[in-house]
Amino acid sequence: MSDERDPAPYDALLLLSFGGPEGPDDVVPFLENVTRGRGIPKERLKEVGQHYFRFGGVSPINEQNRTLLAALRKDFADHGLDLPVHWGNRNWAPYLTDTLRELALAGHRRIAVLATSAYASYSGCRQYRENLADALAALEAEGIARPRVDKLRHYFNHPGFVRPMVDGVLASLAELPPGVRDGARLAFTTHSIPTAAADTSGPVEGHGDGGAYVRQHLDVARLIVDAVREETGVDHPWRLVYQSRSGAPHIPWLEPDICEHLEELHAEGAPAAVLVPIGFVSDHMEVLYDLDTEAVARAAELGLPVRRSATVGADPRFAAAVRELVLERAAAERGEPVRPCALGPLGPSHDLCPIGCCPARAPRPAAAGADSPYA
Ligand SMILES: CC1=C(CCC(=O)O)c2cc3nc(cc4[nH]c(cc5[nH]c(cc1n2)c(C)c5CCC(=O)O)c(CCC(=O)O)c4C)C(CCC(=O)O)=C3C
Ligand SMILES: [Fe+2]
Repeated sequence: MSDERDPAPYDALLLLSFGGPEGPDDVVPFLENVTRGRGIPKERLKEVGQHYFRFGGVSPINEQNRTLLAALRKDFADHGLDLPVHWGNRNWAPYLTDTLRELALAGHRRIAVLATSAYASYSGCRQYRENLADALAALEAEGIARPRVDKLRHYFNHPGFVRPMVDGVLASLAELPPGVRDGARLAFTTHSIPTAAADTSGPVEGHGDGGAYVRQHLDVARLIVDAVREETGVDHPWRLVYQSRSGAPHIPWLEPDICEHLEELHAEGAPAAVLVPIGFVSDHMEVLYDLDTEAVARAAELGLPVRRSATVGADPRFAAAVRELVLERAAAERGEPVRPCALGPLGPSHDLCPIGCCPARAPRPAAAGADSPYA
């Protein structure tokens, strides 16, 4: 049996996230970083800028990552896991390249990476791998020895990700008036992406028909519905729906949108609904604006009682899951047998994205996968 606290070969964990603005002056440069080369209409950008300005130009995502960082450090310390945890973002300070440079200059050679995205897709997986490749290339250009980076597997079906969301749904149901509680529909929501990106998400053999992205979300929704039924004895009708669509209108994206779905629920005479943002790790701007502001206002117009259930955030069970993911991958890299933990029929996701996994529209170097130019 391997040492339960041995992080070797890893000498650091990097928390890799999206980043968000922290004041009004940050909003436009942040949006420029996000959308560089991505062909998002100007109108959409103006609109999204307004979402941030409504909240004083501050996205909650950075503060949530600071809280998660603290929870990870505490969990590791409490469990005798001696592994420093650092944080870098794709789109805002602290930037990934800066964090990776600091780690490399401090002598770190092999770094495990946890992305704050639980599912397969270009935006949620390969784009982070491209960001890692860009950062490694930047270090190389500066003459700094490159560390090796390994991205930890997708954790959508890890109990440390699913269980806190089950508790969130139970809490939201309990907040609904007793008369409508048992009839409440569960609307699982995630970020819409172009159907072409969904169809090619995950390994090549699973491409088509929404790909790994849709299948993984459906698995999580079913796991939550089953756990809620076990707890309450009530079988809540449910559906996977989408939010935060951007891009040009003529390009098909995953549907229906949460607001359309609320209209359908109202038309069907549903008594209430719980919005369950399974696609998001924390309550960032998509949750605060697209759900808590826009969807909740739509539901109020319809007279449909709704609650929005909690995201995982810095739940101690999630922090413990991250520790398990690091130790599991460390043991696997040492060539020891591992029993990866996962709920549901899809089982544990791959450690290394295979060639053709979540392809980009225009191929670019991506680290930490079978097609990585970096060992
Ligand atoms: C799958 C997915 C996740 C979940 C996985 C993950 O977490 O990575 C996610 C997360 C996030 N998306 C975020 C913000 C934005 N996403 C945008 C645009 C886009 N997202 C896309 C997909 C996803 N996005 C896509 C296909 C686009 C179109 C352009 C493109 O193909 O790249 C835009 C541009 C404006 C707009 O069009 O909305 C913004 C501002 C924030 C930060 C929120 C905050 O500040 O609190 C977070 C966590
Ligand atoms: Fe992938």
